[in-house]
Amino acid sequence: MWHRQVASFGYAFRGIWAALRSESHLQFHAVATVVVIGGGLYFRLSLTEWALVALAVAGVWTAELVNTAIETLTNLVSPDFHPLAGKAKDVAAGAVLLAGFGAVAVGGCIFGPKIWAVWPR
Ligand SMILES: Nc1ncnc2c1ncn2[C@@H]1O[C@H](COP(=O)(O)OP(=O)(O)OP(=O)(O)O)[C@@H](O)[C@H]1O
Repeated sequence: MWHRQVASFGYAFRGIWAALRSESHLQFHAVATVVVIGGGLYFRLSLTEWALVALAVAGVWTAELVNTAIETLTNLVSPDFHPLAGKAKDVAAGAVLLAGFGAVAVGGCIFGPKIWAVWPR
């Protein structure tokens, strides 16, 4: 029982690692995540602000991983051009875009005023 649970975690981390190695978008998100965490520590975010930032970051990573899974599966099932394959990829990319907009909104609301306050004028 526990052995299977641990193995499932292993598969999940292997999937994240495989996507991270092949997808430049995810590598960008990894760098952005480090920058956001650094900014959060610098500006001493409150617990609620950390919670919102964590949700936004997790949302983008989740959307990007699902997008990668759908792209991979689509390439396997439909390597040739097919309108449905294109639709599947476009919809998955739309999910990433929406998650990105949400993250930018959260980041702007939380970090915007803090950066503005220390901006040299
Ligand atoms: N097999 C296909 N059939 C029809 N349209 C496709 C097909 N493959 C890709 N497309 C179209 O080309 C677009 C880009 O596809 P691609 O696989 O290059 O994704 P991508 O978003 O550029 O992925 P990444 O940059 O992460 O590799 C898709 O969103 C879709 O509109």
